[in-house]
Amino acid sequence: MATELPKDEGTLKVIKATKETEHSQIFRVGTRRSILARVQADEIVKELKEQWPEHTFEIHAMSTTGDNNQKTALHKFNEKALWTQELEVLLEEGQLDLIVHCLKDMPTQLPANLQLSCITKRRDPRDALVLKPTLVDKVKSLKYLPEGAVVGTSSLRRTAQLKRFYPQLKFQDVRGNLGTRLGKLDDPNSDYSAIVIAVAGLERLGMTNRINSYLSKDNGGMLYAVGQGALAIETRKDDKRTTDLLAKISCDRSTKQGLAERQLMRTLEGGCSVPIGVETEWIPKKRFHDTHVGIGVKPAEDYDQATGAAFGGDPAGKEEEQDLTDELVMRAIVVSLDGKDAAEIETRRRITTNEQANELGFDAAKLLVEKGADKILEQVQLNRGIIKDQGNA
Ligand SMILES: NCc1[nH]cc(CCC(=O)O)c1CC(=O)O
Repeated sequence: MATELPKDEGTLKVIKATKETEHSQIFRVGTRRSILARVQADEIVKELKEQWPEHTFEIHAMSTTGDNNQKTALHKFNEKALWTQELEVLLEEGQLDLIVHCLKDMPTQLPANLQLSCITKRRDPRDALVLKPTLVDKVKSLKYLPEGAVVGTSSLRRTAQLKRFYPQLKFQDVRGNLGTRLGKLDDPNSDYSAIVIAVAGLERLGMTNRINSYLSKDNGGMLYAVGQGALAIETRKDDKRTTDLLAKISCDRSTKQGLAERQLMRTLEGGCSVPIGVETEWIPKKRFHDTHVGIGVKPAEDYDQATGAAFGGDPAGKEEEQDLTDELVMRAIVVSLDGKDAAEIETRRRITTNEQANELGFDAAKLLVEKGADKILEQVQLNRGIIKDQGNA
């Protein structure tokens, strides 16, 4: 029997076509029920609507196993599928035409008849340090936090990387949606001095004023999660009607970065619950000599990963005119859970096709393994059943 779409009126948002024509079609967009998921779906529908004003896009928001199990440590579910499975069933059945995901939360292996059809222009992929309001005036960044201060994170990746450089800090799980996490931080009675969360989520919810520091390899030694900051759209493989539609909102550069990062993860058989960090960055070759700046030192306003605009003030929206001499740089790290061992690499090359992007990710994984990443990951797998906190992201 076909799964019912949620009937709750509050979850159904219909954006009507401005003018109905005989070519006007309806597309059903699936998303999760969290505020962030809804904002993301709105963002995609807005982009689609700009390109296809004649069509109608209905947003169907539903809760998933992941949303309903905030208390259970996420790494205990072996796959990311807990965020996506229910929606995928509806997509397979044809009750939805597309699902909007955070690329970061999308499994690297998808059901056989579904595909990742589109990655839109990525936002700032970095993690942010957010301090307890009472500490903002006293503490500038992680290194000024006192011995034993508690930092809330929701992922092994974040904890492991931070332990490496800040062994004096304590790390505690902090779960729930962004609002919940911030609430726990702000609670004067909570132990948290700071939390680390994704810049992109804060941006989408209009809360960048809470960011005290942008973390990166050069600031805090923190590489981000595969796919972080990008939205991805999943469709049925055989649904040309929808994939044709999505081609117009896809970002070529973000797609290549996303594919390269996912190939890295897939090759390392990482899944979501292992400490793999990554940074990818387009380096415009011509301007390389005078504008090669680490992304960690760029203020967020100037940051434009997709177009490379951070490197020379290129106006945004020029991604179609990709300079064929541009290189894609990938930095990646695998860290042991205690932060004591790490395998790190950096590799770069000219990329013009998606296949080459995949190859870059694959080769980066091989380089990491040569540096001992496989042994670190093996140890992480062994520890999986023992540790009792932290998973996703
Ligand atoms: N795993 C949770 C999650 N999934 C996506 C985002 C927002 C950032 C993004 O879109 O990549 C977050 C919050 C966080 O990591 O702090």
